[in-house]
Amino acid sequence: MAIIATEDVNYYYQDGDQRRYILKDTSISFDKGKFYTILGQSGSGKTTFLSLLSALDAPKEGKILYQGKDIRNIGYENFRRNNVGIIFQSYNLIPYLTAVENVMVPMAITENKLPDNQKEVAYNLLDYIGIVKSKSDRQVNQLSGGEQQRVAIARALATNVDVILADEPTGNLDEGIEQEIVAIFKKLAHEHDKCVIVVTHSNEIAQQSDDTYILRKGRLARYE
Ligand SMILES: Nc1ncnc2c1ncn2[C@@H]1O[C@H](COP(=O)(O)OP(=O)(O)OP(=O)(O)O)[C@@H](O)[C@H]1O
Repeated sequence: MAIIATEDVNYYYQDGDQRRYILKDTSISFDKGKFYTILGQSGSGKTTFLSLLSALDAPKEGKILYQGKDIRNIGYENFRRNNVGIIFQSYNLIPYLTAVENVMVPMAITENKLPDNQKEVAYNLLDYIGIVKSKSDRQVNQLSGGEQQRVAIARALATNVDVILADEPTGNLDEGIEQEIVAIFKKLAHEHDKCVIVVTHSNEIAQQSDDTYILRKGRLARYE
């Protein structure tokens, strides 16, 4: 069974007395162990789509299913706390906390069963993502953009979720760093069985994913 799926999802913004459709009758399934990309021109609705998958917003019609259950019934807040990790283009870290403290924030909020040694787990996650201990103890506003994005990825993994969603995660980074971040996403999908869904402008990133969808005029279609 798909880990996360949309079922007959419609979404629109009201523009005066007109409806501007962003998604029409969208039914798509996403599996664990795969790295997906969503392409689409600026304004096509990629961020909106991700906000539905991450329960930051609700479809006008249709359902988002997690392990076959409507996330409305799971509860949007519960779902966000326990089932998805989100990575934003602008990192959205807490600037006056250290890297390791940022990674520990969702651990304090989730209801998922986590090991007792949370700080050690957070250091290990950061180390795995390429942040050494001396940098993990630094306030995040003293880290480079690429390092901050790694911290944001470690934070998304901190609650041991199956689904990782990322919105233009390399948009602010130069090409070399972009490649390193993409390599992390591949590894999370292929070696750690995560479902990774990345919204991007970049055809180069899309080419490296297992499946690509493109959003055009409210239709989300497979891109070959
Ligand atoms: N709250 C809102 N009310 C009305 N229209 C909105 C609202 N939020 C977004 N839109 C519009 O919906 C469309 C889709 O926006 P969205 O941010 O999802 O696109 P996107 O594909 O992520 O764009 P980009 O690549 O530029 O980030 C845009 O035309 C945007 O202006």
